Amino acid sequence: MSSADGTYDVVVLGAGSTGENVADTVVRGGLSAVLVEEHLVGGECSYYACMPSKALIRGTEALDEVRAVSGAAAAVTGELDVTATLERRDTFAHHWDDSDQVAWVEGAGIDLLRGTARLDGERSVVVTGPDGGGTRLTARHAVAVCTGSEAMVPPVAGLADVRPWTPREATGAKTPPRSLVVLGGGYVGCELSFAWHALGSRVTLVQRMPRLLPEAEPQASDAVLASLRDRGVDVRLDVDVTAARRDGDEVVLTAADQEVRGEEVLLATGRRARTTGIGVETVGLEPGEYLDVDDTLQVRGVPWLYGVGDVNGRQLLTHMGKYQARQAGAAIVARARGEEVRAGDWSPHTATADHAATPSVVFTDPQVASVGLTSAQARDAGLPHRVVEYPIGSVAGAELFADGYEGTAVAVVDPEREVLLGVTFVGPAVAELLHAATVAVVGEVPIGRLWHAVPAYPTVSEVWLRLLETWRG
Ligand SMILES: Cc1cc2nc3c(=O)[nH]c(=O)nc-3n(C[C@H](O)[C@H](O)[C@H](O)COP(=O)(O)OP(=O)(O)OC[C@H]3O[C@@H](n4cnc5c(N)ncnc54)[C@H](O)[C@@H]3O)c2cc1C
Ligand SMILES: NC(=O)c1ccc[n+]([C@@H]2O[C@H](COP(=O)([O-])OP(=O)(O)OC[C@H]3O[C@@H](n4cnc5c(N)ncnc54)[C@H](O)[C@@H]3O)[C@@H](O)[C@H]2O)c1
Repeated sequence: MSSADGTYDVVVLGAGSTGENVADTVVRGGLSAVLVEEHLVGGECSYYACMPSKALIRGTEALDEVRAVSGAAAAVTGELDVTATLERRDTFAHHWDDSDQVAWVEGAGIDLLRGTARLDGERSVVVTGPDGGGTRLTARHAVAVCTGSEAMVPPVAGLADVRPWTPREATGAKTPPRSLVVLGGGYVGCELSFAWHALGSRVTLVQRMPRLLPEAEPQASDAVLASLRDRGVDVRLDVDVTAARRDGDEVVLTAADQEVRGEEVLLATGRRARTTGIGVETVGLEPGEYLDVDDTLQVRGVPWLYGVGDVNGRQLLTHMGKYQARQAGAAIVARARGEEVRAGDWSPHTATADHAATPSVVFTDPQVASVGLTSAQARDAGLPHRVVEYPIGSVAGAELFADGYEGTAVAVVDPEREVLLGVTFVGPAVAELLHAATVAVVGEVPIGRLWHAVPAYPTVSEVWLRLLETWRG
């Protein structure tokens, strides 16, 4: 559905997983759309984040699973093949070639324009192409900004000058560094410390907070800390790095009472919105800030503008960006047709799950799989809640899965409404337990009805029954 004069129903800035899904949803709704991309179609997740990082981790996970089953463990007679693991990672990153994604975009009836886009006043976008030429695009109905986020460089003296790795370099490295200092103990810090340690690097993880994964249930932080330390990662908590410098072929980080050295240093200290240089000031917004949006992902005060995915800072996760894209796309189509947009919770046009039902998995071993509110979040929100905990390793399915299985399930229950506010599973391979919890939280399934959701024997899911029994007392 090409446009000779650059006018489309919807103009989408950024062809990451979010932008692709906004464009796809509006085209399915009968509108025309153009995607503008300055780098690789598919965005961060495909080439520099989710897929390559999980490919780095998966081999270690698979070996750990076999080594934990007496009898099968005897078949593991070698070590992880680092070269083959890195080659497998390369295939998951499509060798940083986006031709498959481009073919998908074309097949979906979406126009693609290569270049750097910036807003230029109301419903207007200027694109500077690879040859330096400019194209003006005009949107009849909506402009969706889906430009994502980038690694934040913390304000540590000298850090920007030591050529630190961002997650891009850390997921794409061609060989393991001899030693790696990981700054930050959140999702990226924990996963990539786990990955590169297993691939042969000496890893030091420096976390400013007193615990890893500070937003998670404490049981998760404790289990991931214990596992990383048992494996040989040097984890340092509560350390405030004040300066960085290069010393020969090493980077040196300095804190009040210690020094940490490594061949490379990885910044895993969070993200910032990619809203600088994209012309947001031409429509009255502040560059560098996350876009402030309502639940239909419409930018507050600018009704034709949408901010979807990482760029709004609501939930920096691929699946949540794609969910927001579907909801925003539906809202754009409805508004274009003059139909009513329902702004209430759980409507076809709102991203309600962002607030209290977001699922996520930290892919370390143990994995941390959680959805909804943690006990601390329920407390801070002033919600009535009771915490129910059960050791997953006591369930027959878990005993069969791995000898000496260690794990914990934590459920946060609203005792007045008798529904789940949140659930966290910590343990090997718990990621696949998560979706049942997501359905229970989103559906606000009453505890009384959950007793009828009978887990098959002997599966790890029997932990659900044990949680209900513990709740009943
Ligand atoms: C190491 C790492 C691992 C992760 N692992 C997971 C995981 O396992 N699961 C998960 O759910 N999430 C994971 N995430 C988060 C996930 O990568 C992001 O939430 C997701 O990529 C956001 O998608 P997006 O489309 O909003 O932004 P992006 O993927 O960043 O896409 C934005 C696109 O916009 C383009 N762009 C930017 N500015 C312009 C411009 N001016 N003009 C034209 N194009 C522009 C960019 O080139 C890019 O292609 C991980 C993140 C990191 C850093
Ligand atoms: N498996 C997944 O789904 C996955 C994996 C990776 C990233 N992500 C997404 O990407 C986002 C960004 O990940 P992230 O790990 O960069 O951010 P994060 O917010 O998860 O963690 C950053 C950590 O860095 C620490 N920190 C901040 N400044 C520091 C400093 N100066 N020195 C030492 N520590 C410091 C913080 O205490 C925090 O724990 C995540 O919030 C998540 O949404 C998801």
